[in-house]
Amino acid sequence: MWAVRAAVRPGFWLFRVARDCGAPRAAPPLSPCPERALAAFRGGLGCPEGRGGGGRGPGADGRRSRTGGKEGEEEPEAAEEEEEEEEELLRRDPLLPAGTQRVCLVHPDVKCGPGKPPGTRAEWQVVEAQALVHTLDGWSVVDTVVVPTKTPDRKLVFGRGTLERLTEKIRGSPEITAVFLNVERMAAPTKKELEAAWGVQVFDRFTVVLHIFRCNARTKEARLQVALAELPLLRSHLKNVTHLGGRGRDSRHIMGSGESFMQVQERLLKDKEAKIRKALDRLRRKRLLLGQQRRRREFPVVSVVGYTNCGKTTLIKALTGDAAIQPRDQLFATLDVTAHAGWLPSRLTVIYMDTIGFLSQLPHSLVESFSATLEDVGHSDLIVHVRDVSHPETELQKASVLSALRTLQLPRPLLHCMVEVPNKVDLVPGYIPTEPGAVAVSALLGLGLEKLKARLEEAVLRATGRRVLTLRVGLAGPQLSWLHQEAAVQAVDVRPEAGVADVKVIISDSAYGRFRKLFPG
Ligand SMILES: Nc1nc2c(ncn2[C@@H]2O[C@H](COP(=O)(O)OP(=O)(O)OP(=O)(O)O)[C@@H](O)[C@H]2O)c(=O)[nH]1
Ligand SMILES: [Mg+2]
Repeated sequence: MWAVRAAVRPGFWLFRVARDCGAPRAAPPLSPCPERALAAFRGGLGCPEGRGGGGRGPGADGRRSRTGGKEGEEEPEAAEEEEEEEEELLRRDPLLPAGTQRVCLVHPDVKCGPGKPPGTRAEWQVVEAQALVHTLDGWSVVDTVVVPTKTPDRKLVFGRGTLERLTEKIRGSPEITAVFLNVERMAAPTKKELEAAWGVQVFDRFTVVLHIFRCNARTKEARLQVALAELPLLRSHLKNVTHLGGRGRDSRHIMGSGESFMQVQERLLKDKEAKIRKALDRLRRKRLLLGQQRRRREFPVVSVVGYTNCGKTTLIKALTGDAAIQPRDQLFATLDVTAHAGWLPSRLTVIYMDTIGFLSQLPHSLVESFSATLEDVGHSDLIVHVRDVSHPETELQKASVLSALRTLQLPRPLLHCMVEVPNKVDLVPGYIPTEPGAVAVSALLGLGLEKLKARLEEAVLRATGRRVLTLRVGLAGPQLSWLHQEAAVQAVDVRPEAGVADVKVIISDSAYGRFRKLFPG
């Protein structure tokens, strides 16, 4: 377990979004059918592979399209072809060597100038880099070297003298099997020269982060997004290929095509990019359709966002009692959106979306390729911002997340009504939140959860135009069971002598309109 976690640089972020198909947990009495709340996700879009269909087909009540299939559903043959094409796009060479690696972490510490990361300190950047390495199976950091530098982006990153000292150190340490150079991207010639000098493989953040993403992306959409983010890496490798089977990069007439090797490779990459974008677009349309179905069902959706490792998954587990949720002490533990049903104090069912972002020198292409999934956050009714207040750079993390959220152009009320949840207060004795409306919790120990649920209920009711009403219904009629189906029944006060009951419900404006229409008077 890390003593501290990721350092942040404002302006860099990434959200993860995945849909889980897990069954709902035991509901409290009088709960308004949580099965229906999750039905929208089950068998539907973006279910992680192996857990319910890998993203094919709409929700249970999808409308029929003109072709006779359900809305958003393709013909079986076309669907099969698409599936094959998507799998083909996902077939790739490994990014990092398999098996145990003992890594020397080399951190260029930029003291000043444009390359200096704002706000954060070298020690936290090193801690984050170590955390990244430890996230990889079988990898460990055996040595860490912090090297002051002015311009980490020049060809060999370091000055001649520093490079010589590093070479001596790495060459003289046989236990070192790889070097993690903590720069965002390393040009291919730099990698080649450093590897030649040091005699071991050298990796940058982009490659390591991409590898972690590859391992953790479970839905087809997330996997394709990672594949899209990898394209710049493939392009930069391409630029440095000068020979293939003895042909120079500019040799003409490969296979009689009149194209050079470079041109053929570039065309293939372009085709690949177009196919990935098309497949992503297909999946996105399905996801949006599912979102519409979800909204038709009128279960409030609460998006839980925050810096990586702040405890989002742990909090959702605590709020829903979902035993299947497995929080992990890792960066990028989840890259997919998962949906989980929970209940607020009034027994109102809500869907919690485990959707979060990461930051800190993330390559732009990674950020960009994942931004589509953030649409889900924009369609939620409430955003909960979880914070790890035990982290030394918690304020910087908060600023980073807020700045990322602002760039999403979310509806103003959604941003304005965001609920802040300072988490891990068990590690900060005497912590008192400073932000108005914030509710401090320890998701791990279950502290502050009842207060948080009450706060969420109040915010959800306000955000979704629901109200608490007491309605008088006849005991002989269908009103009471209708209310159980369509609203959150809180209390039923039966008056047998009058043959009526006073029913306290939380009901949406539209459901109340339907109730009045169905049962006038
Ligand atoms: N002490 C303490 N640890 C916590 C608390 N909440 C979460 N953790 C720990 O923090 C680590 C990360 O928790 P997660 O819930 O996986 O965090 P996350 O934000 O979902 O992380 P990513 O999905 O990787 O972004 C785990 O080891 C949790 O046990 C808390 O309230 N107190
Ligand atoms: Mg998580």
